[in-house]
Amino acid sequence: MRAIGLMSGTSMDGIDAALIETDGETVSWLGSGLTLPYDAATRALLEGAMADARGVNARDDRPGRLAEAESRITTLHGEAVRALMETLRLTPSDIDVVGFHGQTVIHRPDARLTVQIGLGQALADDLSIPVVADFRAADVAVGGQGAPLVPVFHQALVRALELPAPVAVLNIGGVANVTVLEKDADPIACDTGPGNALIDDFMAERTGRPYDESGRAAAAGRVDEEPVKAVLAHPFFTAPPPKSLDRNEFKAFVAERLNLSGLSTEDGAATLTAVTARTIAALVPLLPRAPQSWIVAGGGARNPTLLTMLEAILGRPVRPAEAVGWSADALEAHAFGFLAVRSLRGLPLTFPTTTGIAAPLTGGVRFSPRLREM
Ligand SMILES: Nc1ncnc2c1ncn2[C@@H]1O[C@H](COP(=O)(O)OP(=O)(O)OP(=O)(O)O)[C@@H](O)[C@H]1O
Ligand SMILES: CC(=O)N[C@H]1[C@@H]2OC[C@@H](O2)[C@@H](O)[C@@H]1O[C@H](C)C(=O)O
Repeated sequence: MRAIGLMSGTSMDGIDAALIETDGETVSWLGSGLTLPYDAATRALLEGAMADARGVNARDDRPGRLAEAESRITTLHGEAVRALMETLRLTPSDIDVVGFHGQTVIHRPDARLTVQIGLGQALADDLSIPVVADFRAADVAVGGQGAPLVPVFHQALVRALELPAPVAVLNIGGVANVTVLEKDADPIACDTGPGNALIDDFMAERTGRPYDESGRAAAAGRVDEEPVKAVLAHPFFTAPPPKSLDRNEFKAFVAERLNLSGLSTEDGAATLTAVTARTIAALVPLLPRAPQSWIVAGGGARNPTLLTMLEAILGRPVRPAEAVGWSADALEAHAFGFLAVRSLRGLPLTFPTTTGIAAPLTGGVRFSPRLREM
């Protein structure tokens, strides 16, 4: 099938869209992708919606700015798909399915609650293409973590590579997550801790720019090791996988331990970057075997300071996704195209080793386009 995957991640920087050809088990082609950045007003609306989501108790609640944000991002996802189809000279009849992740506004699997806003039916009608959405709901409903979902996709891609096992695929988005693969065993996976979210929030506050471009501020700063150790003392980092996180889970805890207000912009960026690197590495002792190969994707792959710290702690080279023929920017979008096809075929998306459920489980909700009245 030919699918377009859509991801609007926890960094809230924009929508990634990418084309993929797959049967949901193997990947025959990773096609082009694009990013439709959110403008400042949409970002502000999403930040407001996330704040209002703290009051959500049921999946369908849309208090405050959530309803407006949901409608806005649905329209923008339609624009992203159209832009990608235009670039590739494709029409809706060339696409079998769109995988629509939506925007996570709250993730509390302990309370069996995870909400990705996005109107699947409206997007299917808008594009005249079937849409699969709500990928996390089924897993969380039976007590799973609901995240990460990409491991089964990483597994399909890594099968085609010849790298020393175990192979770890690391995604550094707002939150960081890792998939560890060895032979045909189910992938071991979890969120490891903050990815770029804390660095982004700190940089935005200090400089007005949303991230530490190429890790330059961190490269000029000094890491304060003691408070980093205090952050690592949080029980999340010694809990075995599977485990998942809400974007803002560690914001208050880390701010308290690091006393950021007393640090220069450079030292603060360096220390937060070390928190990301060390919390990723903290997974290794919790695994059956240390990964021999590391592949990194997500926006954090564009931060050389973070990658250098990671290589130093892991003692292994960390390859960017591009080095194995994938795209660091489009990988999650490709994943949701792949997962949409798996969902249509009723194949499992999550496993006991990825989200903690009792048995492999499919997921996603299908929306067929309704015929427009003439
Ligand atoms: N050139 C760069 N230099 C430094 N950091 C960068 C650069 N480009 C992107 N990033 C970081 O990557 C982030 C975006 O990453 P990405 O798009 O993978 O996240 P996401 O998909 O929104 O998050 P998640 O995977 O948690 O859902 C930015 O917010 C920024 O922190
Ligand atoms: C609840 C939620 O949206 N989680 C995201 C987030 O961003 C990264 C990490 O935390 C991961 O667990 C997940 O996204 C990826 C795409 C996943 O589910 O695999």
